[in-house]
Order: sequence, then structure tokens, then C-alpha cells
Amino acid sequence: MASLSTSISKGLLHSPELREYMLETVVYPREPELLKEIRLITSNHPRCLMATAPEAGQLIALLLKLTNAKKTIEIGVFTGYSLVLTALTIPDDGKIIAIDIDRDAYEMGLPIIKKANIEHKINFIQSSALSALDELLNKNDNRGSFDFAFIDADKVSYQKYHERMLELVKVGGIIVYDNTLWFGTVAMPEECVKETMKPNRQHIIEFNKFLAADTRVQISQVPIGDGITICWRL
Ligand SMILES: C[S@@+](CC[C@H](N)C(=O)[O-])C[C@H]1O[C@@H](n2cnc3c(N)ncnc32)[C@H](O)[C@@H]1O
Ligand SMILES: O=c1cc(-c2ccc(O)cc2)oc2c(O)c(O)ccc12
Repeated sequence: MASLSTSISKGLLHSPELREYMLETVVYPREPELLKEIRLITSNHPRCLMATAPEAGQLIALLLKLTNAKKTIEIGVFTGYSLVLTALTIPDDGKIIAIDIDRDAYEMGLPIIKKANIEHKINFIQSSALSALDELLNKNDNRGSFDFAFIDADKVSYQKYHERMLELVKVGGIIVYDNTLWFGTVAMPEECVKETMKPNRQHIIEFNKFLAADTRVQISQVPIGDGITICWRL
């Protein structure tokens, strides 16, 4: 049997063929051309694996539509797959605050944002997420004002982001966390996990336990992409 630690790829389904089936049958036929272009541009980035999985993106778009989300926030933009997906999905007068420390990656996707005519919806903040969130919280108008949040940055800070999101997202709003199954390693014996994966595996294990006990949100963990956890703010 191949070592568990070497079988690292996007998608947690029990075979790559099953994921391919899902992508080819349901996801890619409905994926906007501009998102395909973002994927193409991102494939030239050495860390292209970080982009949100298209099948998780499709679920996020559905949640945005179901909740009529208008004011949204994203932590972890990279080249903009989830950002463009959100901007294409919310209404023309919707807004996204998009936070990332890395402006270069954001600028790789910027031509697509301009081409899609969605730049007016986006407020990109180049900053460490915690300080940007604390600044937002200093302004009372921001509290309880967001319909939707997507968190996809440093896994070590997820609990800190969660506390701030609970202040920023309205009751009835949605917070989605990416990578909550961390390539399936959360369920592997530690000795089978590649050393480089261990720190984030540990952060995610702790975060999952914390969320499971958090009565301020109703949750569901969905084994799509790298695992996403959907929280409904109670
Ligand atoms: C997994 S990628 C985001 C992928 C993106 N959602 C997409 O669809 O392509 C994580 C991003 O988080 C950013 N990041 C990591 N730590 C951060 C921090 N403390 N504050 C802000 N951004 C951070 C990285 O620069 C990186 O671009
Ligand atoms: O391989 C990764 C790494 C990250 C990551 C690591 C450290 C940070 O400070 C931020 C992000 O995130 C990933 C991710 O979100 C993903 O979907 C796949 C792979 C990775």
C-alpha cells in the first residue's frame, strides 16, 4: 500500500477518478469562464495547490445565493479564485473585503478581475489578517454587518479569526472555513503523516474540536475539496 504521507492531492474522495467524475460532470460545465482563466493563471504559481478547490467553490457560490449575501469578507485571497467566485455571485452593489499579506499573488489575478468588471465590489487590503480585522472591529458599523465570511489563510490563526468573525458576521450569517480535513491527515495516525503537514494538521484537529463545542454556531463539515466547515451564526 502506498504510504499515506505520499498520497497528497486536492480532494478527499476515495479515488481520484471519483473526484474527476464529479468535476467533469457537475463542476466544470457550470464553472464561469473567468474562473477557468484564474485556474489557468494560477497553474503557473509554485504554490498553485493553495487555490480553493472548484467543487468547494461551487458549494460556496450556492451558499452565497441561498443567503442572498451582499456584504462579505474573505481572509486568504492568493490569486483570487474564491474572491472572483464571490464577486461574480453577489449582486452588483455587493461588497467584499478581501485580506491577504501577499499583494503579488492578488495581482496575478487582477487582469481577470478587471475583465470581469467586478473591481468595484472588491476592497483588497494588504495586511496581516488579525490587524485588519481588529481595525474593522474598531468601527462599530462593521459589527454584525457581514452576511458571509470565507476563511482560507494561516491555519494556526483559525480560532482567533473565528472570535473576530463572530463579532463581524450577523446572526443568521455564514462563516466558511477551508481545509478542515487537511488532506485527510486529521484522521491518520501521526506517524504516517509527512513532517511538513504535522503543524497544520495539529492546528486543524484542535480547531475542529473547538468548533464542535461552540454553541454560538450551528455547523456542518463537508468532505469536499480539502474539507470545508460551514457555520451558521446563531
Ligand atoms: C490557501 S491561500 C488562499 C486561497 C484562496 N482562497 C483561493 O481561492 O485561491 C492562503 C492565503 O493566505 C494568505 N495568508 C497567510 N497568512 C496570512 C495572514 N496572517 N494574514 C493575511 N493573509 C495571510 C497567504 O498569503 C495566501 O495567499
Ligand atoms: O499547502 C497549503 C498551505 C496553506 C497555507 C499554509 C500556511 C499559511 O500561512 C497559509 C496557507 O494553505 C493551503 C490551502 O489553503 C489549501 O487549500 C491547500 C494547500 C495549502
